[in-house]
Amino acid sequence: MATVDSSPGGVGSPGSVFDSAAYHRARTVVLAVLSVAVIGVLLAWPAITDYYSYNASYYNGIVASAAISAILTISLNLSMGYGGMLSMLHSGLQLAGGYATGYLVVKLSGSWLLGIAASVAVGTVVAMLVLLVSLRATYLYFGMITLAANLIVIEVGREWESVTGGIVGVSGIAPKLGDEFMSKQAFYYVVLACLAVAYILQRNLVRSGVGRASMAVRESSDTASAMGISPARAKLLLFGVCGGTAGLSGALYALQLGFINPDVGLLDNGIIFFVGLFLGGISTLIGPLIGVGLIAVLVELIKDQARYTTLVLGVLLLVAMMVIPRGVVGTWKASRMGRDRLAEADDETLPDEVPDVVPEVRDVPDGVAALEGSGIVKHFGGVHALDGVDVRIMPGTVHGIIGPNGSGKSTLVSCLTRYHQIDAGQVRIFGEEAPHAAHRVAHAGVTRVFQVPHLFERVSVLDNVLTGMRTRETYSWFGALVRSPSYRRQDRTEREEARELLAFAGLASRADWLASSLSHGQKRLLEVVRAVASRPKVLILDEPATGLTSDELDALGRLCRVLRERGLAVVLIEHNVDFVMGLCDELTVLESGKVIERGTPEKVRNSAAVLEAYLGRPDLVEEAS
Ligand SMILES: Nc1ncnc2c1ncn2[C@@H]1O[C@H](COP(=O)(O)OP(=O)(O)OP(=O)(O)O)[C@@H](O)[C@H]1O
Repeated sequence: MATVDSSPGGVGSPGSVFDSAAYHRARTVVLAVLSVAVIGVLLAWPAITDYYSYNASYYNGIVASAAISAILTISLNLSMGYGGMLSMLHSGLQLAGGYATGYLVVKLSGSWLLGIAASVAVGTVVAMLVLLVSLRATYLYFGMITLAANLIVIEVGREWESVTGGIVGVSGIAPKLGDEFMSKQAFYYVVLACLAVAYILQRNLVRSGVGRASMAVRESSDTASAMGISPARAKLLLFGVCGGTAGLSGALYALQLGFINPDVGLLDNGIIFFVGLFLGGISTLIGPLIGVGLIAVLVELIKDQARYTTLVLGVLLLVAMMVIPRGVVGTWKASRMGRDRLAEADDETLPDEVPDVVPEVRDVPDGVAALEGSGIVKHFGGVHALDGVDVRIMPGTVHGIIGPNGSGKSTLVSCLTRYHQIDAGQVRIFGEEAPHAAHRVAHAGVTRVFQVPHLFERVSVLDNVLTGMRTRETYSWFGALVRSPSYRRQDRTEREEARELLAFAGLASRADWLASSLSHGQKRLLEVVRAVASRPKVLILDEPATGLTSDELDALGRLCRVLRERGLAVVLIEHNVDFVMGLCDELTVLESGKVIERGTPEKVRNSAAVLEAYLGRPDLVEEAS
C-alpha cells in the first residue's frame, strides 16, 4: 500500500489540535437550535406583536417586506453568486412580476394565486429572453445588457397603459380568500411560505447537478464543456429560475402594497438587494436572508432619521466590503474551513483495490481507433500550428504526444476535442465523425484535462468530482428542484462513488475542503479524478505531471495504468520524458505542426528525427539516446 501526503503544500500533518468530531457535532447542534428558534419566532411573530404592541400589523408588515426582499435577493444570489452573471435586471423582473399579478387580479378579476403563477411565468420568460440575446456576453457586457433590459421593462411599463396603467400604475391589487379580503396576518404567512419555497428551491438547485453545472460554467466555460455541460443551456436554465423567483417577489410586493408602478423597477430601488447580498454573503445559501434581515433591523432602528437611510446603507456596504468582503456567512464559512483543515490534514493510504467506479470500456469494435484525427490543419493567422497531422489512438492504450515547446501538441488536442474549429481534416470517435461542439464531444466519451489547472476553485473537492458526473445524470432539472426519489437515489450513489474515487487518488480526507485550498499536485490529481468521474472512453491529459511530487506522480501513473487496464484510451501530453516513456504504449512526436515520428517508446527513443528535433533540449537528447 502506498501513502500520499495529502496535506496542503505537501507539508506533514500538524495533527489534531482539537476534537474535530466533537466540534462538528457541537456546530451542527448550535445551528439546528438557532434555525428552530428563528423559524419559531417567525411563525409566532403575529402572535408576539399582537401581544406586545398596539401596532401589530406594522411589525408584521416589516417582516413580510423583508421576506419579499429576501426572495428577490435569493434570485440575485442565484444569478450573480452561483451563476456568475451580473444582473442589473432584478428590479425590472420584480416590476414585470408585479404587473402580471396586478393585471390578473385587478383587470381580469383573477385569483391572487393565479396572479402569482403568472408573475413567475412572466419573470421566467423575460429573463430567458434577455439571456438568449446575451449568450456570448462576458460578465460586464452581460451586466450592461441586463441594465438596458431593465430600462426597457420600465419604459414598457410607462407606455403600455392598457396593461400597466402607465405612470400611475395599477392599484387595488388585494388578495382575497373567497369573497373576503385576506387579512394582513394571513398574507404574512403566505409570504413566509413563499420565502420557504424560494429558499428550498435555491438549496435544492445549488446542491444538485443542475446547480453544479451552472457553477462550473461560472468558473470556466471551457472546463464545463469538457465535462459535457452546455454553457448556454446551463445559463438559460439558471437565469430562467432567477427570473421566476424575481417574478414571485414582484407578485408578493404588489399584493402587499396593493399597487405597482414603474418606480418599482428603478435601479435605485434595486441597490438595496445588492447591499443585502454582499452583506450576508454572496454564493452562500443563507447569506441573502441574513443580509436582508440585518438591513431590515437597521432601517427600523434609524426610522426616525429616515433621510439618512441611503447614506447609512452605503457606509455599511463599504465597511462590510473592507472588513468582511465575503459577507457575514462567507466569512464564517471560511473560518470553518480553516478549522477543518487543521483537524484533518493526515497522510492517506492508497487502497490496493481498484474501485468499481473506475469505468470499464466494453464492446469496442476491433481495430477501430477510439479517437482519430486525419489530415488536421490549423492556422492562427500566419502561424501554421498544425499542418496535416494524422493521429490514431487505440482503446486500452496510453498514447503519448510529445514534441518541443510550440510544436502544436495542445492545439492538436483542442482540435480533436472541438475547442478549435479545424481548417481541414477529420476527427472521428470510434469511427463516427466527432460532433462539432466541445460539450457534445464529452458526451461522446472524450474528455480532457487542461494544461493550466482549471479546477472549480470555489466549490468543494467533492463537488468538483460530482460535477464531472454531470453527463451521467438522468434526472430532470425539475426533479432536482423538488428532490424527486429518482434524484435522491442518483445523488446518493454519486456521492458514494465520488468519495471512492477520491480515496483511490489519496484525496478522501480533503473531500469537503474548498478546491482552492489544495496543493498544486493535489489539484492536478483532482482534475484527473474529476475527468475520470465522467466515465470517459478517451481521457486526454495535457501536461498533468507538471509540479507533481514523486508520490503524486506515482499516484497519477497508477491511475493511468488502471484506466488502460479498464479499456480506456489515455492520451498523455508531457514534457517529463521518463514518465512518458515508462507509461506509454505508443507515441506521436510533433515538430512545427507536423508528425515527425510515431510508434513504440523504443522506436521513438532511437529515431534520428526525434533526436534532431530535441536538439537544444540536451536533457531530453540524453534521455532519448
Ligand atoms: N490561440 C492561438 N492564437 C495564436 N497562435 C496560437 C494559439 N494557440 C497556439 N498558437 C500557436 O500555435 C503554435 C503551437 O502551439 P501549442 O500551444 O499547440 O504548442 P505546444 O506544443 O502545446 O507547446 P507547449 O509544449 O509549450 O505547451 C505555437 O506557435 C503557438 O504560438
